[in-house]
Amino acid sequence: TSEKMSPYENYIEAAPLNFFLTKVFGIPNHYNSSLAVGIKDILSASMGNLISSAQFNYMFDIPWLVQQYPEQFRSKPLLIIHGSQRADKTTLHENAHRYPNITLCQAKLDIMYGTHHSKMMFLLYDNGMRVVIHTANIIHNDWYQKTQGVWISPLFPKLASDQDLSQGDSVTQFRKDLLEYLGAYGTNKHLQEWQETIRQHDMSSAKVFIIGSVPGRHTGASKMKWGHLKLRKVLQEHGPDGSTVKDWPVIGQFSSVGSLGSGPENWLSSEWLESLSTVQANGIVKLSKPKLNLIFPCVENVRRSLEGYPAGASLPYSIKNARKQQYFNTFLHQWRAFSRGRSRASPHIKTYTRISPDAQYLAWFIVTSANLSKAAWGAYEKNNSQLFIRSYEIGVLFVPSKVEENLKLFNVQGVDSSKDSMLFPLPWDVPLTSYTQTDRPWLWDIAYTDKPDSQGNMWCPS
Ligand SMILES: O=C(O)CCC(=O)Nc1ccc(C(=O)O)c(C(=O)O)c1
Repeated sequence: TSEKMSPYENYIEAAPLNFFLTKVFGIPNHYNSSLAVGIKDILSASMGNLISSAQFNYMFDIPWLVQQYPEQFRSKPLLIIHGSQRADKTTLHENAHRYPNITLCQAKLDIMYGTHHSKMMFLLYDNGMRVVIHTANIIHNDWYQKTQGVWISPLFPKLASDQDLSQGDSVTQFRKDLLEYLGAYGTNKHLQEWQETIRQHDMSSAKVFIIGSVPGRHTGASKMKWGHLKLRKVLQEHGPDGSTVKDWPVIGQFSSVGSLGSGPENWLSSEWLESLSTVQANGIVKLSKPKLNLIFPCVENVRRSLEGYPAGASLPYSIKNARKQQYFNTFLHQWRAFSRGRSRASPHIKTYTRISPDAQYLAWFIVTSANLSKAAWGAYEKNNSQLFIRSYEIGVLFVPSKVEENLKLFNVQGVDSSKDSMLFPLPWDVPLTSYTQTDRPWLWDIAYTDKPDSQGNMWCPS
């Protein structure tokens, strides 16, 4: 019998790119009814009859997480993959202890300052499975009044037992790359069971590339597998051609900034921008490096936000890093998302794209856990022979030709007359809005006491 698609299923299939923002409380409902999901929607029974799930993340409120599952799923096996160590790990175990169905798996973090930043869900149903890759921590605040990104896979059907398991991958090698990412966690019985489950599902309908980061000093064949060099490799093979995107700017939008070096030529405008401006390696045409535009909230964006200054607790840009890299400010633009009703929903989403000068077209688009830091994207070492990454990250890359065979570009605003482009739901407004002369980037560890925030409070970090 052809299973009647529940309204939600229609909803997912109706979004050809499967790219959603999280619902925001306190904005007109119109902006939460299309292309917006809450965690309860993702875990709802209308998505499938859950058998077991896995949650990869950085921060967990376990009792809150259990409450987000429908009551009938709250005792299903749940694997939590985290990077907590020492006291944080003890706290996590104390909070998980009373749930016999919850197993904890600690991702190895042998490199200093590395974090398990990846945010991903595996949802196994009785009729298939879904993969969800997103940007929100598993805590109430991350799903309440922030702008967060969520990619929800189509329902991946189980392969028939007689089908050979080499079937079932997509034009973007989604399953192969996902298994390779999981392999980097090393030997954990529960994760290995999930790898086997993934091998048993047909993921040929996945239209996105995986862009992952795993801690390590990656050399040789592994050098292009992770971080910004994975992006470079994918764009070399499947990216736009140089003539189309000549002089198209690159845009980076993120919720935190690492230590980028004393000048743009240390990392930002050299290896990192070079990867993001990679084009199909057909022509030998040496392209000039494109303009880089960055989006990071200014103090006023945070002060006026729905949460007020406390939104800045999730924007951990430190004065220590900021004062070493004043040049960074010259790239900055404000957080504005009027088109999605989210100008006051502080961004925790991270997105990267290449956009036409008239802001009409996108050549590609990434939503990821990766902030603007070497820890996340990796930095060359030893004369560019290895890529040093500190953290686990995961994101998805949308490339027009992989979404639809002859599609060359995504279009951004209004209706595009030419048939060969598809509307992409940008999370933020174009054209970008510069900082004013008095605007400063939000720094989370200094006080703001001259103007109260939307809640009438000042910000006095200890
Ligand atoms: O790492 C750096 O270079 C600076 C410090 C930093 O960024 N820390 C951090 C930790 C957790 C999360 C998270 O929410 O998972 C985020 C985020 O996503 O903004 C950021």
